[in-house]
Amino acid sequence: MKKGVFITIEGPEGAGKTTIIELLMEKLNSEGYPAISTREPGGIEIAEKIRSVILDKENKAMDARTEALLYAAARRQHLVERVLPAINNGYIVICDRFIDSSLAYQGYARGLGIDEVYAINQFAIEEMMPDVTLYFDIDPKIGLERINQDKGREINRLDLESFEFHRKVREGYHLLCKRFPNRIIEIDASQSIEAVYEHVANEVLRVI
Ligand SMILES: Nc1ncnc2c1ncn2[C@@H]1O[C@H](COP(=O)(O)OP(=O)(O)OP(=O)(O)O)[C@@H](O)[C@H]1O
Ligand SMILES: Cc1cn([C@H]2C[C@H](O)[C@@H](COP(=O)(O)O)O2)c(=O)[nH]c1=O
Repeated sequence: MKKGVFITIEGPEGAGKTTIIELLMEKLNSEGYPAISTREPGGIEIAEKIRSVILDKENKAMDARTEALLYAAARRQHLVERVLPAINNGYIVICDRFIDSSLAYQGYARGLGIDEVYAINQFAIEEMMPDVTLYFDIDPKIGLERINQDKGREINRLDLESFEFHRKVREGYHLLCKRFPNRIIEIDASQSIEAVYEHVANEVLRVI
């Protein structure tokens, strides 16, 4: 039986997810909440290996369905190895990306179909959907500019997709917000770090 809380953070490139998760973890830890943060694809050894295959700039020939299946495989392993044990021990789990990334990127932007990608992910996650998802909304022009200016960040295969692809990712997320209004909360990620953090912290404190 589920005891903890599963919160996912979603959004396009450069929306500020990593920055805000770090601030949020400082707050949760300092206030004594049992909480961990993790990311997808990755978070554990096997999934990090899958991540490096998916995001390798040299893998230009990767087929869209192969990509979707690799994300789902990394998700499954990360869920059983990292997320579920923490949730079952009463932890708050903050996860940078989850199923909605696959729905927006592979389902909508790649054109595989949101329902089709949902179906393969259902096999991977069974019934384990997030309790709440915070979607960081940002114009891809601003998001891509931010990551290009971030000299510490390595540019990966997905970052190099066309501007049209990144525009469709955002459109895909907007469709998901309409489809799952009870689960997904939209955050205006174009605001200052302080303003985004305040909105996010309020929503998280409300849920936990
Ligand atoms: N609200 C903000 N205003 C201006 N710059 C920001 C804001 N939030 C984050 N940044 C900066 O934008 C860059 C990308 O931020 P961050 O890595 O947190 O985004 P991300 O959503 O995790 O990106 P990705 O998913 O592409 O890895 C960093 O240089 C960060 O300092
Ligand atoms: C989980 C997931 C991720 N993606 C994409 C989104 C990003 O372009 C990269 C991950 O890089 P980040 O710096 O960690 O954000 O992968 C995807 O297309 N589908 C997914 O399911």
